[in-house]
Amino acid sequence: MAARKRILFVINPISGGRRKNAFKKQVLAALDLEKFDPTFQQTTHANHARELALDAIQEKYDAVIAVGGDGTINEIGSALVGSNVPLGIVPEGSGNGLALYLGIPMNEAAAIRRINKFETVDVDCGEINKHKFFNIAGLGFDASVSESFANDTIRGPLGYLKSIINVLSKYKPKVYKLVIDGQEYERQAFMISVANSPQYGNNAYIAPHASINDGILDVCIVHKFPLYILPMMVFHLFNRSTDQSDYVEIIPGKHIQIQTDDSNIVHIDGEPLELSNELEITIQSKSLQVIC
Ligand SMILES: Nc1ncnc2c1ncn2[C@@H]1O[C@H](COP(=O)(O)OP(=O)(O)OP(=O)(O)O)[C@@H](O)[C@H]1O
Repeated sequence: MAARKRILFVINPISGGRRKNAFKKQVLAALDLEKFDPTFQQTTHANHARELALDAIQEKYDAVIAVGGDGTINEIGSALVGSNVPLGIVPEGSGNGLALYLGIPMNEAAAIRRINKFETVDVDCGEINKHKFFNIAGLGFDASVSESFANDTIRGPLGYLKSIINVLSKYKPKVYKLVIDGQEYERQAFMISVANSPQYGNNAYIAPHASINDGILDVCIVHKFPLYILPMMVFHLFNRSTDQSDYVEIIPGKHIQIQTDDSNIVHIDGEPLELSNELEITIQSKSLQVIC
């Protein structure tokens, strides 16, 4: 009989605002224990999931499963890129953008059962000033929302809604200079999202035609727009039709430079980070294996 595959479940206890006390029991019921030997670790601090995934590579685990949202996936995926150890996902986040795109079930037991097939897909990895991202990185309005969300105690979709309303009331668009594959642009923008996958999470599609394994990033520039247009913008986001809005410009590229007047709060897969006013963004094609 072949040896069982050793898989590490990394559980983020705060993601999605959901308790995960019964998670281990659920895995023992849904995972094929003849094929897999599960181990469980709970994160105790930000970036802990990355440390655990790096250890798992050394300890020759066969897969590391992110039990959390896009931030947890980012930490684990950043460690696993180029390692041949696949990432699995049990979606337990607030937005779950990557899992929704990959068609991973939102139901916990169904997502665990999906791991039994152990089928993988190779996905691209974006890099912004050397920080890896798998879903979407952005600056402007969405980065300010992620900063507000990270500082709030409410998680889940309601937490995002509260942050959007907070930020919207005081937000001012900025001027950005961009170079996308050698072509220069200057734009006054409400926000700029650099999308590897089409959606932020919660089925809000900023880049409806983005593909996670085409070696290309979609630079979505949302221009300054009058407030009365907001309901239309929201409609486009959830109708997968932002590319049809007069206020959205989507430019594909592989090498992107973005410059602003002052330092930037950016979000990387939904987590805020302060970076310099000069951003350099590249893509490593098909560099992470994801179980889906
Ligand atoms: N024990 C912990 N205490 C506090 N923060 C933690 C802990 N473990 C992980 N984190 C941090 O929690 C943050 C949020 O996690 P994650 O993104 O997975 O959930 P989410 O924000 O609710 O979901 P989504 O990204 O899908 O919207 C991550 O940035 C991670 O670093």
